[in-house]
Amino acid sequence: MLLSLEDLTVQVPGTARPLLDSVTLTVAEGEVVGLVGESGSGKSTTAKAALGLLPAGADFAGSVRVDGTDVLGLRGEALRAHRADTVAMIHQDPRATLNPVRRIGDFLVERGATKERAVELLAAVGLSDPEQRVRQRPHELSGGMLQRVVIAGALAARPRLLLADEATSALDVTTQAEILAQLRTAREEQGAGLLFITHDLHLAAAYCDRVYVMYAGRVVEERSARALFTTPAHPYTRGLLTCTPTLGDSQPLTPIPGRPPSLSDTFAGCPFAPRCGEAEEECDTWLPEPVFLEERGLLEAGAPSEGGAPLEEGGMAACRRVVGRRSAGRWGSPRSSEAESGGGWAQRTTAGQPKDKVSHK
Ligand SMILES: Nc1ncnc2c1ncn2[C@@H]1O[C@H](COP(=O)(O)OP(=O)(O)OP(=O)(O)O)[C@@H](O)[C@H]1O
Repeated sequence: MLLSLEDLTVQVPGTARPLLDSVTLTVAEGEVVGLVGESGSGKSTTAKAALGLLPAGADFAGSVRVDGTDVLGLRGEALRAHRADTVAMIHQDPRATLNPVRRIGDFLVERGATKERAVELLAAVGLSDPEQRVRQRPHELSGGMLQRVVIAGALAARPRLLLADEATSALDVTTQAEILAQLRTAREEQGAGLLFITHDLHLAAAYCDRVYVMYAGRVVEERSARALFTTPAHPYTRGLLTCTPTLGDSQPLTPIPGRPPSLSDTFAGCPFAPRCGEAEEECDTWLPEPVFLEERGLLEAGAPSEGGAPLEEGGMAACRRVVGRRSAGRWGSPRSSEAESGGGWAQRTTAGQPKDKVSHK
């Protein structure tokens, strides 16, 4: 597996709950994986972990592996090489990546391209007059052109893993479509994996192979993109779909009530329960496991089939089916120790096992 986060929990001092809580996520070679959720759900923190980058002073438990290497254990030259050669991150604002006084060509050469390849890369990401562009400085190019330059820079070292953090969110739809197509081409030509972070669930469903939905630092659902769109299982996923506009859809938008929790909020049960129209009494005290429908065999156990009837028609969200199974001890975990102790992370356990906490300096 190219990228593998296993049960990653990250907490910084002074917050009541972790930034990331038991996040498990994978990206295979050549795969485009979406990561969606509202602001503050932990998407960027998840992506930065793949760079071996956690907030200063953070404690963490779990692991992050890229191509089998434990990246949170890397230091010094090995960490620098990992960030330069193996993984590349593309941010929303290209001006934050580009040095305003350096020429575009220098930016690409610094990232490992020869002068000839710098020109080729700019042509490959759809920039006209690439021979002239390499001599220009960032203020001479538009935002869309600069984002193409940043993508060319990300591809310069032929990274195995691309992390795109809202990389197209600030662009007009035409430029967005072209850049997405170029990222896909890069993935195909270089066999790279792509973690694609976006607020836009419709975009993720259209563009990605697989999608993870995050809420309050946790993964709540992971599905193939098609299944997520046709049979969204978690009430939060369905809420995201009904509050995002789509072209040609005249359905009224229904916002999810309330706001996402802050890091000072703690929960005795499901973090989404206060905003969930389907919450039951036990949701206040039980934390559902993420909905991994395909992997966990719930389809065989009676959930709607891929491409089948939407779950609303089935009358029950998958997390509630899971609720029904908890009594058999197979799903979910009681949060009593955390609730009673006021949410202290140190007391948290996963499947009854104490977490090994490591400080990241
Ligand atoms: N270094 C840090 N110290 C303290 N809190 C942090 C730090 N970095 C991130 N956070 C907090 O962690 C939470 C998750 O942040 P993150 O940036 O990962 O969310 P996100 O889903 O990417 O949000 P957005 O879509 O707005 O970028 C937020 O509440 C954020 O304020």
